[in-house]
Amino acid sequence: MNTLVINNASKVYSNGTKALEHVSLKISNGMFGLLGPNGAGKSSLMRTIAGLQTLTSGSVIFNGNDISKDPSKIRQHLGYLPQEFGVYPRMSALDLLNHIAILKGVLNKKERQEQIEALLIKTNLFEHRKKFVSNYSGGMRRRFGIAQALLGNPKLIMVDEPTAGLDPEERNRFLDVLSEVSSSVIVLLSTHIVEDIRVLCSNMAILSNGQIVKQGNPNDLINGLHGKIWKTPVLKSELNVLKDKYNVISTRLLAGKTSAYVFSEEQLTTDFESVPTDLEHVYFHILKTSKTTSYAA
Ligand SMILES: Nc1ncnc2c1ncn2[C@@H]1O[C@H](COP(=O)(O)OP(=O)(O)OP(=O)(O)O)[C@@H](O)[C@H]1O
Repeated sequence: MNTLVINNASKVYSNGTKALEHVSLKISNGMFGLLGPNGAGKSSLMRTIAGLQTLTSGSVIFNGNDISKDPSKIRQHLGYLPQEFGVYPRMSALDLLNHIAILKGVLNKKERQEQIEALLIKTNLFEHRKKFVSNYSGGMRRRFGIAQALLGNPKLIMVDEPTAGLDPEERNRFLDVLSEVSSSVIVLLSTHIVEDIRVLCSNMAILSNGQIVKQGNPNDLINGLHGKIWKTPVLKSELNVLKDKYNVISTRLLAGKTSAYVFSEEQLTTDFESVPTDLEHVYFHILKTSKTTSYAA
């Protein structure tokens, strides 16, 4: 069993931005979802775990080694798929994977070829292996990204916003690959797409303004709000009045009509209908509560 322990981690950038504040997490094998809005600090946490930047205070311990002091202790075990690679070289997928595998220390040629072939098949890129990665579509690039992340049999895999911009079929294919590898390693998935966490993760944390505002099993978090989410149709012009009177956590547009979702422990009037809770309700409720708390503080 692998363990990643983040102790009281804080990161302040040189311009004074507090990207992480006293973040503590304990993660073991399986898929762990890190959910939060843009700017919450997800990439900052990922880059720190990958050893690409240091913490201002706190520590990151992987399998007993303090990687905030010695990042080399994580590199050999890490598969990282960042949000954007930047430049995609004019090199075939096969050649590029071969090159990356050598950099990751897979020096035995036969072993390297076997790993690369298995990963090209797993990510459905085998028939495109001789094409330049620079000519791949967005979905193919994401799949190539996961193939390179899995080279060298990492024990910790981190993927940052992996499904952004993918069409539904590509997204499913990508999520399938991730869930398949996650039983024997830690997969840390950072996203602002609630649905990705719901379908994949047995544990999750919500990050907002650099702080962990909730963590737990997604189903437990959903059950915690059971019977407390109410829906009512609303005209856009009436939304502010509704917000003044009720704890509106979100609105959704369906077939051109807006519905407001309200958190209430009490039974509401007949204008409201009790609805089954989903993870998105949990997410919006937590974000709203954490904002209200930090404004009040
Ligand atoms: N190198 C940097 N220097 C200064 N501020 C930074 C730097 N990188 C990130 N930030 C700031 O730190 C905060 C957290 O950013 P981060 O990229 O970690 O968030 P995120 O949750 O990954 O968001 P996104 O989904 O938009 O990437 C933001 O306010 C961001 O502007």
